[in-house]
Amino acid sequence: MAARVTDAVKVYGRGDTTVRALDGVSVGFPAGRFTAIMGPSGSGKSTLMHCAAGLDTLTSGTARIGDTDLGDLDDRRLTLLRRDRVGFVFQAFNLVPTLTVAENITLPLDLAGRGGDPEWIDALVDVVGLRDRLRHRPAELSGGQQQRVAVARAFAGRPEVVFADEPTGNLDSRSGQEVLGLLGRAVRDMRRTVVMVTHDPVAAAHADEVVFLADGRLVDRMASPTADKVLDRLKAFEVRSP
Ligand SMILES: Nc1ncnc2c1ncn2[C@@H]1O[C@H](COP(=O)(O)OP(=O)(O)OP(=O)(O)O)[C@@H](O)[C@H]1O
Repeated sequence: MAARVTDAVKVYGRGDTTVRALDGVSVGFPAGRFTAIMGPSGSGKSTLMHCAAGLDTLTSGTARIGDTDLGDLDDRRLTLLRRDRVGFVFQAFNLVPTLTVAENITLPLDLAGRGGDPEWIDALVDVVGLRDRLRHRPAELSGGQQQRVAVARAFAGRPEVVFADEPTGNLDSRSGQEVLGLLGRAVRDMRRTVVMVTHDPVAAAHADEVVFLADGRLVDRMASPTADKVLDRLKAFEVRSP
């Protein structure tokens, strides 16, 4: 497993205002696979991703990246783990406006003082189709192009797993499809691992497997998803919830 959580519980707040965002979730994200996390609003998707990725800590239970138990790490080691072993793509592209596309892609490696593998980065630039944009600044690119830069940046250091939180949330459907296609190709052609939170059944259909959350619990998994099958599964939640 590239990442996994076991008996994960996350409670926010205290006293009368506590929210049990994760209520005993155990799930693994296999290496070399594209997994989507779905579920109704407030079901705990982002919380699960953040805790699995070391962006937030569990109240109880364990979160692992590879064999490393994140609960054993102090803040400094957790920061290093996020920098060196994990990649992120967010809904807001989070590019540095003053840097060029090329500089944005290698930024995590530069911050880590690692040169990275020039051949790998070169191949990535072609995969994301930004060869003729490398000297441009983010403001000179479309939203879809900016997210493709963010995807290249996430994979630049060959992390063990890339976590994507609603990566197509700010994109029109064509740009969104392009970004999803890239994530899928990174997994299938470049043997990467992706875990993606999404609301969108069409986006989830790009994954190898979908895991469904409801009320902070894992309630179902679906291999070889299609948009229709995912939509039907989500409708079943709506019928049951009050
Ligand atoms: N920092 C926080 N403080 C208090 N409650 C929080 C916090 N973050 C999330 N929650 C609560 O935890 C629950 C799960 O939130 P989470 O964002 O993980 O759900 P989600 O499935 O990603 O939702 P959405 O699809 O709407 O983004 C929600 O009830 C939310 O209000």
